[in-house]
Amino acid sequence: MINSFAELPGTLIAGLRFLFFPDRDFLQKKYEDHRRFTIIVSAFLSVLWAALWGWDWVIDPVGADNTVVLRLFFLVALAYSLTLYFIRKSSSWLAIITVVGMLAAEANFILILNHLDNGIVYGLGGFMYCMFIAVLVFQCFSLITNIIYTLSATLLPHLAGELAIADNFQHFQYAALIWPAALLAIVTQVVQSHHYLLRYKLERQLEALSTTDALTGARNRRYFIPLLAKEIRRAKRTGQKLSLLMLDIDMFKRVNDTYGHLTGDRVIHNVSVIGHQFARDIDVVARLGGEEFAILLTACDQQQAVQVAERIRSAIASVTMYSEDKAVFSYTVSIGVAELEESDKDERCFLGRADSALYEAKESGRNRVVLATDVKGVFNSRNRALTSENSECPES
Ligand SMILES: Nc1nc2c(ncn2[C@@H]2O[C@H](COP(=O)(O)OP(=O)(O)OP(=O)(O)O)[C@@H](O)[C@H]2O)c(=O)[nH]1
Repeated sequence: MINSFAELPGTLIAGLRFLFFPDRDFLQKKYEDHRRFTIIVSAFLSVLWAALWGWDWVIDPVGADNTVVLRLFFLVALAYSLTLYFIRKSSSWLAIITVVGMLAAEANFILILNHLDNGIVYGLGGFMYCMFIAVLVFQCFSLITNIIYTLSATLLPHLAGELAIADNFQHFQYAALIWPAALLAIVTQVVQSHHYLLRYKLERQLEALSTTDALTGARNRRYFIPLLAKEIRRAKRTGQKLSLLMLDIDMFKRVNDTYGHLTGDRVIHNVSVIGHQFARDIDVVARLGGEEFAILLTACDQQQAVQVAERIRSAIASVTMYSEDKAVFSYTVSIGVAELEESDKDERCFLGRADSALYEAKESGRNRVVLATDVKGVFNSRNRALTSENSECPES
C-alpha cells in the first residue's frame, strides 16, 4: 500500500525489481491466471494466420500459389494450444518453447513475403502484429520473457534482411515503423505486469487475512480443516506418521468472569504463543474457535506427540499471567492426542478421536494430556460439529 506520493518511486522500483526477478509462486499464479487466455489467443492466431492466405492472394494471386503450404504451417500453433491445455505447471522450458515457436512463425511469415510481389512492404503490418501478440500471448509468462520475445521479434527481420533471407528488406523503413511499436509493446507489458503484481499482492493479503485468526495470528479453521484433509491423504499415501493435538483452556469461562474478556483474550493469545514455541516449522497451530486449538504434527508418532503436548501443557501451567487490574493468576489446558490410523476415513474421524481424548482429559480432572488410544468405550466428542452424523468413524 502506498501511503504518500514520496513513496511512489521506491515502491515502483521495488515492484519492477520483483517483476524482473520474480519468485516461483508468482510465476505459477501468473501462468494459472492467464493460461486459458493464451490458449484461446494462440488458437485464434493460428487459424487467422493460416486464413490470411486470402491477403496473399489479394496482393499477388500468382505468388499466393506458393504460399499455401507455408500458411498451413501456422496451424501447428493449434497443437501448441492443445499442449498448453494439459500443462498446468509453469516452467522456463515452456516459456523458451513459446518464444522459439513464435519466432519460427515470424520467420515463416518472412518466407511467405518473399513469394509475393512487394511482399516485404505489404508485410510491415504483419510485423506489427508480432508486437501486439507479445502483449497477448506472453501474459502468462514472466516480464523478462515478454521483453526477450519482443526484442527478438523486432530484430529477426533485420537479421533476415542482413543475411539476404528477406528479399528487398528496407532496414530504415522497417525500423521507423516497427521499433516504436516494439517500444510501446514493452511499456504496455511493464504496466500490465505491474498491475498484475498489485493484484497478486492483494490476493495474497486477502488469502492471509481469511486464513489467519485475528486475535492470535494462528491459522484459523477455514485454513486448517482442508489442510488436515490434504495431510491425511498425503500421510496415507506415503505411510508417514501424522499426529493431532486438540487443546482447550480449562475453566476459561471463569477466567473471563473473574478477570474480564480483555484478559481472557490475552490468555488465548498466550496459548497460541506457547503452542508455536513448541511446534516445528512444518507443524501447524490453528485456533479452531473460542478457547480451542488444534496442532497438527507432521512426521510425528503418538509417543512424540504426547511429549510435545506434555511440554505445552506444563509450559502453560507454569506461566504467570496478570489481569488488567494487575491480579496474578495462572491457567491450565487439557490436551487430547491422536495419531492417524488407517481406520480414520477422513479428517472428521481423526479430529473426532483427538476430540474424544480431549473430552476424557476434561472428564478426568483437566490439566492433563490423554492419548486417543487410551480412551475406551463410547465415542465422546465435545465438539459434535467436528464429527458429522453421517461420518462412518469407528467407535474408539
Ligand atoms: N475472552 C474471550 N473469551 C472467549 C472467546 N471465545 C470464546 N470465549 C469464551 O470461552 C468460554 C468457554 O467456556 P466453556 O465452553 O463453558 O468452557 P470452559 O469454561 O473453558 O470449561 P471447560 O472447557 O469445561 O474446562 C465462554 O465463556 C466464551 O464466552 C474469545 O475470543 N475471547
